[in-house]
Amino acid sequence: MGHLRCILCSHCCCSFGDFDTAFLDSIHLLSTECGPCCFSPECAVVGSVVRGFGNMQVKTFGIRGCFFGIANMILVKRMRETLYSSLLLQDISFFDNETVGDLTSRLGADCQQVSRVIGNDLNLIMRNVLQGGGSLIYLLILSWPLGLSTLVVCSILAAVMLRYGRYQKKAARLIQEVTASANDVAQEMFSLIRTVRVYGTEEEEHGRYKWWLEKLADISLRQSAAYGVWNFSFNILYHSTQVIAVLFGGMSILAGHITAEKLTKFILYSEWLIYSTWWVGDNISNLMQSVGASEKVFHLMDLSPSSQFIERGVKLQRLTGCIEFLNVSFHYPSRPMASVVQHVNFVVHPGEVVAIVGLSGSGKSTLVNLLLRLYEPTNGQILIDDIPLKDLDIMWWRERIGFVGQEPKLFRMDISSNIRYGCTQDVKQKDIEWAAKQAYAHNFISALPNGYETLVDDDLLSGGQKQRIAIARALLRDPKILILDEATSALDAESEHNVKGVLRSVRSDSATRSVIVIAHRLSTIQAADRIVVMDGGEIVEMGSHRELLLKDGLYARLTRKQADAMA
Ligand SMILES: Nc1ncnc2c1ncn2[C@@H]1O[C@H](COP(=O)(O)OP(=O)(O)OP(=O)(O)O)[C@@H](O)[C@H]1O
Repeated sequence: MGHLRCILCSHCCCSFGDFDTAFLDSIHLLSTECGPCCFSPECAVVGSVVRGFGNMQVKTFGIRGCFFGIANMILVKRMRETLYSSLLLQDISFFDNETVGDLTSRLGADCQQVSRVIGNDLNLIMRNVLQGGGSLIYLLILSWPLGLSTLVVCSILAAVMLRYGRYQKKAARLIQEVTASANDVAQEMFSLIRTVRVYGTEEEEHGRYKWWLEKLADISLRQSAAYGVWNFSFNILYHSTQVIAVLFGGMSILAGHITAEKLTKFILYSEWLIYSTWWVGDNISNLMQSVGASEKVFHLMDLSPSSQFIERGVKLQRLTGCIEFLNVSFHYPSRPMASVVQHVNFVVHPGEVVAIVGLSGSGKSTLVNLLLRLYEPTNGQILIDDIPLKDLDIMWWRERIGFVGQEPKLFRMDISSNIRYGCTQDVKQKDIEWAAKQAYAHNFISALPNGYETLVDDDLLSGGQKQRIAIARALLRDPKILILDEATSALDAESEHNVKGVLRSVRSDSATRSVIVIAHRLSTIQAADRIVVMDGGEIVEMGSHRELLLKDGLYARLTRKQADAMA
């Protein structure tokens, strides 16, 4: 049987005994020639330093894999958590400029991508830098002119690689953006599938999604072409180095400057160096892709929370519920040129019911948004019991408000949890049922197979039923201020009449509740203490139903038109 013999240093490797050939191969270039059994310290030491690190990676693969797996898991979890809480605490205006698809891709794929950088690319870069560095030192020891010429080749390779890496970073960012846009289209289509089906726009929707996919394919195609150029440059450089090395090395052997053994070693180590440079380049380009994709993630994670959550405001000992809009003007941050509310002045006295009416887009909901401090007025201020709203503790203030919005969207939780949502008091099931009864929701909830335990999903409940649950949620808090923005629009006339009766009442007899109602159905607000009529962001009329009819202005006109429409 032949002995394993290193063709580099001519030493026999039988003395390694049971060592596996992968390890031997890492140190010696093997042939199966017979010869004396001895150990070459030079090959062993240099080979171990240069290649041993790579093989050590193989040897420790299980542990390393496990370690990086755990590190990845912790990192992804931590990143998602940080990003989620950072997003959760942003101003509402932030969400006006972002799309749901974009934010969900940041939380999903992008966080995963960032962890890949730490878990994989950095590890490989470190390994190849060590391997390449070892090779370079040995090459310079062998022959510094040959070592330096290999270094020149590697520098050219590094320059190409840097340019390629930068391109990859840009491409990755573009891919993330286009993918997020494609996700947005898909998300929109799924949520509006009924509209798509009814209007028969399946083909258009398909086209819309395909357009983004084609854009994505175009970027990926260019990315692949860039990869081809990068690979081609590497191969050209690598092979020409070998040819030049053999050419000049051969001439040097003939001239007696170096030995054949030295040249063989040189070719072998320069191959390692170039390959290490290539691997570093390849990993850096992956790293750049990840960096490109993760830039926005880090940017979002770095955003400071809304100042509302940082500044500690005043908590009033007693809240009477007096609200005063003082010369309030406002434009949305996303549309600074379009003034939505202008010089609004009105007071809601404690216990008063004030209705806000007006044409669509006249700024009614915007006034409510300002009162909820979802946005800050651009001019003027809102006073609560004579204290500027912006000076109040935001959590304290919101705890005292019951709000039912235009879209009765519920959370994917059971009905009890939906009613209890956001209630800081200690509530029992009987309190939840009390609130549901007040909102005329108890009967339909009890008729469901799982009653209050029924999981809410979008198709399960009608618009009116969802609205009643939202009203029950607002009532359970027993709020000092109740804001109803088209809150009963989906209810039938009888339910609306019944619900309206309970909205004004409070559980403790001594207390009063201020109510702000926005409604298009003017018949529902006739009993309000005061009606504020808005047009183009301004208050044009104010008074009771009777006073406004006598004035014969916009309100009287709207009332007549609605009565005509009913007739
Ligand atoms: N988040 C937003 N960003 C930019 N503009 C907005 C935003 N929300 C509303 N607007 C604009 O502000 C104006 C007033 O809107 P608002 O919702 O206050 O009207 P509204 O009187 O409540 O209408 P509706 O009766 O139809 O609910 C509209 O022109 C609308 O386009």
